[in-house]
Amino acid sequence: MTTELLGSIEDLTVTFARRPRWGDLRPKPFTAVDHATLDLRAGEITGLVGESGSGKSTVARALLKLTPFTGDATICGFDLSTLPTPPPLAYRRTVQAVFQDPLQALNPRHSVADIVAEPLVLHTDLGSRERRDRVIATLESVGLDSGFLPRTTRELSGGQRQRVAIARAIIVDPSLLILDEALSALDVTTAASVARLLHGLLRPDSAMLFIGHDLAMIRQLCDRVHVMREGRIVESGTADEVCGSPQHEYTRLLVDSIPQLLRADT
Ligand SMILES: Nc1ncnc2c1ncn2[C@@H]1O[C@H](COP(=O)(O)OP(=O)(O)OP(=O)(O)O)[C@@H](O)[C@H]1O
Repeated sequence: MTTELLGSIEDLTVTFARRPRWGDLRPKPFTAVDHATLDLRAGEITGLVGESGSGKSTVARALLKLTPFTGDATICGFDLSTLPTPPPLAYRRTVQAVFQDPLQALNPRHSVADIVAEPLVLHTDLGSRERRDRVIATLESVGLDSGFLPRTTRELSGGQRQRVAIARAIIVDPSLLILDEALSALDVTTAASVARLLHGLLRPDSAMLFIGHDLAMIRQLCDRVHVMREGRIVESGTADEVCGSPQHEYTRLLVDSIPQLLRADT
C-alpha cells in the first residue's frame, strides 16, 4: 500500500561548534546530524531510535526550526530551507511537539484548562464557550475528564501530565506530531497506555514522528523505523523488518538488548 508523503527530509545536516577538550580556545565543528534522509507518511507513525547522543532530538529541533541545518526538508508543503525563523503561525500550527519533561514545557502555575486552550487562543478565533467545549472534548480524547480543568500540572501524575501535553499539542489538529522521548519518563504500564492512546489519535491525513531509545516500544507503536547512530541513519524499514531481521550490526545490538518476550513475533 502506498501512502501520501507528508514530509520529505533529505541530507539533513546539523553542525555545532564545540570545544573538543577543556582549555581549547577554538571551537571545532561537530556534526550532530549527518545527511539524515527520512520520509514521513500520512496515517503512519515513524520511529527514530538510537542511543543517547545519536542526534535524534537534533533532528526534531531542526524540523521545528529551533536549530539551523543544511539539506532539504519539506513538511506538509512548507519548505523549511526558505521558512523564516521563528516560523510563521501556520507552520507552528501544522507541526506540534511533545517532549520528555512536561513539567518544563507546561507552565506549572496555569490550570489544565488554560494550558490546553492556549494553542486555540493563538491559532483560532474561537470564542471562550467554544474553546471550553473543545478543551473538554480533547481532554476526553486523551482519557481525562473535565474534573482536571482547574488543576495545575503540579497536581498531576507523570502520565496525566503527558496526556495534558498531548491534548495541548493535538487540539489544533496538527498534521505532524513530533514526540521526542515523550514516554521515556513514564513507567512501563503508563507508557504502554499512552502509546495506545497515541495510536488511536493518529488520523489518516496526519503523521507522527516518535523519537525514543526503546526499540520494543518503537516496534509496538511505529509503522516505519529509522535507526540513528552518531548522527547517521544506519538502517531504515518497516518496524517488522528492522526489528525482525535487522541488517546493520548496530541495530542487531539494539534488538539483542530487548528482552526475549518482547522480541517474539506476536
Ligand atoms: N546546542 C548544542 N551545541 C553543541 N552540541 C550539541 C548541541 N545540542 C546537541 N549537541 C550534541 O549533539 C549530539 C546529539 O544530541 P541529541 O540531543 O540530538 O541526541 P539524542 O539522540 O536526542 O540523545 P538523547 O537520547 O540523550 O536525548 C550530542 O553529542 C550532543 O551533545
